[in-house]
Amino acid sequence: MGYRVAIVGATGNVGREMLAILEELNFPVEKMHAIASRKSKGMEVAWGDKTIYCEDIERFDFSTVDIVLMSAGGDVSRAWSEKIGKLGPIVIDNSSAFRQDKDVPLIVPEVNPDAVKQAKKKNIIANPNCSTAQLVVALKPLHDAAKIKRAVVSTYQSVSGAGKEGMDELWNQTKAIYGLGDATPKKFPKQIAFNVIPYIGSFRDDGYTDEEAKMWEETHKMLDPNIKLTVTCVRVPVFVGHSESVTVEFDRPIEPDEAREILREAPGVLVVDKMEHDGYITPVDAAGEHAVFVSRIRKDPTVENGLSFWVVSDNLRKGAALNAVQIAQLLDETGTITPKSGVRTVIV
Ligand SMILES: NC(=O)C1=CN([C@@H]2O[C@H](COP(=O)(O)OP(=O)(O)OC[C@H]3O[C@@H](n4cnc5c(N)ncnc54)[C@H](OP(=O)(O)O)[C@@H]3O)[C@@H](O)[C@H]2O)C=CC1
Ligand SMILES: N[C@@H](CC(=O)OP(=O)(O)O)C(=O)O
Repeated sequence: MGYRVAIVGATGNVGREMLAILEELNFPVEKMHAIASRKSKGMEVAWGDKTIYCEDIERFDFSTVDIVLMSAGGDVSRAWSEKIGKLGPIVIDNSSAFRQDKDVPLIVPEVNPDAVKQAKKKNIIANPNCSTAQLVVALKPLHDAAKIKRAVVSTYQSVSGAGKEGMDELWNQTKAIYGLGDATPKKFPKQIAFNVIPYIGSFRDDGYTDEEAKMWEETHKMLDPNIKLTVTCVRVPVFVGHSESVTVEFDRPIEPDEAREILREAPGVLVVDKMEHDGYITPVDAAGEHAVFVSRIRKDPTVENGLSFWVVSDNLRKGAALNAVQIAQLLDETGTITPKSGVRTVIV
């Protein structure tokens, strides 16, 4: 017995990871539907050892499923999520469309699982921005131990955060620059191969980008509105895995060893922190993993009660697909939803 699940955006980077993770985590699925745009109708996608065929979003009857994992961008979500929610299923939305809606909980299960109680208001739960998800998993246990007053964050975001087109652009530009081919930027505003771009999303009037603003707005909604955050988001020529340099000011002294101990006990976190080359994590190490890795924990001597550290995670997993599937598990474990038969499958 299990749930009837539809994945919207099943041909995309995140959608494919969702299919893989539902299988890896043994989520109880009775029937799986892969949904994408009309052009992908009939396209094969892998779900464990099975092949399933994409269905056209316009033709799909969403009232026949229990859970919709939505990962086709903000416009598709704005057009569909509320309509689908009214038909009965719970939508777990990976886009930014509803993250600041007061009737839509924004959830990272390690941080604010109780917010699941709000799920039925619109039958929509928002999944956070990828850089925010890994940040709050690392900040939450520290904030519980010593209140965070202020944090300075710089991100190093991989091209997979910009979808399939982002990955193709890095690959094609890399080949084109030292061989034959067209290296003209299309998806990114400047050359991404052998370069870094301090711009993700779009500019706001205050000089920040909306990607940067998402990081403090979402941290405020999930963790604590009193944490002051300043952020710089940078795109780097890495395929998978977002990295973050984080400096935090606490309201009391906290030694690096105490922070390591706290983080070692924290759900979803793996501390890899030794002064040797196996003692810190890079995005290549984190790709395909579930954890949020924390390395390079050290004192910031320039402020009172300051610590600096390095946070890395697979943006397609904890930043997107894994967190969405963990929300589905939370819905099941809390009895917020039940399969249509009325029999709840408890995950052990
Ligand atoms: N990648 C990341 O790290 C994160 C991404 N997200 C969110 O998830 C979304 C998807 O990301 P990603 O998988 O990387 O993107 P991709 O570009 O790799 O995939 C986009 C998916 O959306 C589908 N799609 C596009 N337009 C429509 C439509 N009109 N109707 C139905 N399906 C449509 C595509 O189907 P088709 O192949 O038929 O066009 C494809 O399956 C992002 O836009 C973002 O909002 C959120 C957090 C992190
Ligand atoms: N914008 C992120 C991906 C993401 O999380 O997007 P959004 O917040 O729109 O879901 C990136 O490019 O790396």
